Amino acid sequence: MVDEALRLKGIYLAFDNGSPLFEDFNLKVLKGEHVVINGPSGSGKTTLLKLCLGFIVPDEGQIFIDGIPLNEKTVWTLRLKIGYCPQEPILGDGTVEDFLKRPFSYKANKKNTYSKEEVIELLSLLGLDQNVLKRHVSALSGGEKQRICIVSALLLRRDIYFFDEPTSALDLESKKKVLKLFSRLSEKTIIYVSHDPEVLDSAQRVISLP
Ligand SMILES: Nc1ncnc2c1ncn2[C@@H]1O[C@H](COP(=O)(O)OP(=O)(O)OP(=O)(O)O)[C@@H](O)[C@H]1O
Repeated sequence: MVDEALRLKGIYLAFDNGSPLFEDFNLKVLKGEHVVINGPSGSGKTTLLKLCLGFIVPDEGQIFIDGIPLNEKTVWTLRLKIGYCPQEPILGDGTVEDFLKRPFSYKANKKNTYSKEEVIELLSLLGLDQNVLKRHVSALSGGEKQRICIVSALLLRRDIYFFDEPTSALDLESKKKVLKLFSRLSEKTIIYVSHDPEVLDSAQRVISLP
């Protein structure tokens, strides 16, 4: 069994308009590790997550998820191991419950079952009342959207989670709730971007991009 959830090996990436963002970049994350990616604005934190998701292909180097090389043949299967919340989640149309149920209608998720009890428990752990389920997604605040996106990702029971600034729109109390929930997910590998000193303080490991 591979104990590595993620490995980036000799990554080189330069966008057309600039100097290389990554040059011989290497990273290994073990299964069950919770890692925070930190670094100045423009240092490539979001790009790093997008590389790991296969949204951006490096110019050189290889990425392994669960020991399997990420490439055009494996990307769809590997994405089923991954949950992702972007910095500003787009929740589509309809109510929050429509949004949370939607992935369960996809063939790729046919092994998963929507559980309202689990939804209510997760909402409560993140400080959201279950009445939020009836609200239209367009009426949610940025911080509510972030937490709903986290609930949606966790419902799909993936092995590896990438969260891009999951607490950036949250007040202190909600932020603490998110961090407490992450700390309970000790079997999951969690990689998240944050600038927040409090998040960095509570991190198991911080990767700082220059
Ligand atoms: N698709 C792209 N094409 C060209 N340049 C890009 C692309 N995506 C990102 N960049 C550039 O790469 C650099 C890193 O962007 P990225 O969003 O990864 O930074 P970041 O560290 O997440 O920043 P922030 O903290 O401000 O969110 C930036 O200069 C950005 O303009």
